[in-house]
Amino acid sequence: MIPLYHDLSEETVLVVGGGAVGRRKALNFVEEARVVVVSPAFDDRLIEAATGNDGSGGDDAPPSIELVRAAPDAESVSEWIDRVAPALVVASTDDRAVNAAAEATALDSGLLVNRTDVSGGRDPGSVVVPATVADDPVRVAVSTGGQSPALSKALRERISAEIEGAGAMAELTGELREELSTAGVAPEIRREAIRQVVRSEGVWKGLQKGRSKARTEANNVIEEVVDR
Ligand SMILES: C[C@@]1(CC(=O)O)C2=NC(=C\c3[nH]c(c(CCC(=O)O)c3CC(=O)O)Cc3[nH]c(c(CC(=O)O)c3CCC(=O)O)/C=C3\N/C(=C\2)[C@@H](CCC(=O)O)[C@]3(C)CC(=O)O)/[C@H]1CCC(=O)O
Ligand SMILES: NC(=O)c1ccc[n+]([C@@H]2O[C@H](COP(=O)([O-])OP(=O)(O)OC[C@H]3O[C@@H](n4cnc5c(N)ncnc54)[C@H](O)[C@@H]3O)[C@@H](O)[C@H]2O)c1
Repeated sequence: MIPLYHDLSEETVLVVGGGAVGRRKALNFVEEARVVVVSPAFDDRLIEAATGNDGSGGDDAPPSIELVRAAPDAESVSEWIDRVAPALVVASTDDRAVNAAAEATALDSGLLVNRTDVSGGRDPGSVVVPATVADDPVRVAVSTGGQSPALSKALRERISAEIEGAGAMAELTGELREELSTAGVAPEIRREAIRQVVRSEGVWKGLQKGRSKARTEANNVIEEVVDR
């Protein structure tokens, strides 16, 4: 399986099944997308997360979680998919037949689907949700190819410490490459300079002390490469 990153802003995610797993998926996707959860019963923490967030806040409202109390069977789950018009369907009920029907309908309609009750080989469009750790705009995704989700989670926790400060480093070097490009520095020198900056202990340490300290350190690294 090859990881791909998907922009779900402005999109809707339909979660069928509002138990512990449906709650985890809903809270993950609501960071970016509007989420609709269809289920006869809901996990308490999902109800908490959806409260005061009814999705009717107008165009500027942040993404929201909407809970819809219903128990579609394998035949009628397609009606929900048609009605909600999602980009991604999460099949997270404890009823295998309903999950399978949600998957089949989604794939027939050209939508993405995440089956939470199976691992292993999949049809294209049937996606796995990885464990992710973020220091925005940096995001690391971990999958074990479905073999060991618990290991994905444990690795995520380890990587979390490893990428501390990476978001600020991404922003700083994003600016630097723009500046070097505008200043007309030749592409191969520019690339070498940026490669050195992201590997510089001094810049990483500088980022902990603040933006201007990091910039000074980065400028020293860049000067050395440009003057070489
Ligand atoms: C990473 C994470 C993302 C997320 O879900 O958000 C995720 N599972 C997480 C946790 C977790 N899941 C399970 C446990 C209990 C321990 C264990 O059984 O290992 C724990 C750990 C815990 O809860 O502590 C049980 C489990 N999971 C799946 C099945 C079905 C099966 O294997 O057939 C069963 C057995 C159910 C049963 O037996 O009843 C299936 C999938 N779970 C996946 C992702 C996909 C593969 C990812 C990969 O390739 O590694 C895949 C294939 C589909 C999918 O859901 O996309 C999230 C970490 C969140 C975090 O980062 O904190
Ligand atoms: N992917 C993962 O990480 C992971 C982890 C644990 C379990 N699982 C699997 O995911 C599934 C869900 O696990 P869970 O712990 O959330 O179970 P759960 O029993 O807590 O939740 C299942 C939810 O589905 C709802 N539901 C039942 N029938 C429905 C229907 N016809 N339509 C809509 N909703 C319906 C229930 O009301 C309940 O809210 C199980 O099949 C389990 O094997 C996956």
